[in-house]
Amino acid sequence: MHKLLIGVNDEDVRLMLWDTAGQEEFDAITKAYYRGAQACVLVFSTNDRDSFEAIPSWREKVEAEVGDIPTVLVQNKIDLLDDSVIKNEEAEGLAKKLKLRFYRASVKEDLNVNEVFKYLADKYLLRLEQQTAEEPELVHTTSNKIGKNLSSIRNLA
Ligand SMILES: Nc1nc2c(ncn2[C@@H]2O[C@H](COP(=O)(O)OP(=O)(O)OP(=O)(O)O)[C@@H](O)[C@H]2O)c(=O)[nH]1
Repeated sequence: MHKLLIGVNDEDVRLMLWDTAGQEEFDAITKAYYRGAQACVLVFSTNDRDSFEAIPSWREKVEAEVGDIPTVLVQNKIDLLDDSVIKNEEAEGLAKKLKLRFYRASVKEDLNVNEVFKYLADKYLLRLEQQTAEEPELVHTTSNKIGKNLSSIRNLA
């Protein structure tokens, strides 16, 4: 588990990140990891066709387990564009089909990584504000203590 602190407007948001194994054979184990997640990063690699093909099924699995949480699609290893096995239109098409914001990133070159988490934290806080506006009786419950902690972003790659 990794921790990350980012600023959204004038709030500090603490993120806890779980990186799950992508392999289907670990399904039962990874499910336990993303249970309770409040946001999700679906990652595929520029040079790995299988990781791209697996995205829709991951999306379904996460949705079945935790519902509709803030989610993004990320194409990682964009520094390896010369070895790309995924056309730009395909990646953009998938994002459109799944109705997800799409980022191209390189963890190696620290490209767009912060942007991904900032977007998710932003979206999470916005939803939280909407929820508390709609259900003000929840404001003082314990569930809101976690409000400023985006505690379960899990990275599925
Ligand atoms: N070139 C390049 N390599 C990367 C990038 N991000 C991660 N890697 C490399 O990819 C390998 C796997 O990285 P991990 O962090 O283990 O990611 P993972 O999700 O477990 O990925 P896989 O094991 O490949 O499914 C490592 O050798 C990383 O150094 C990137 O943006 N560009």
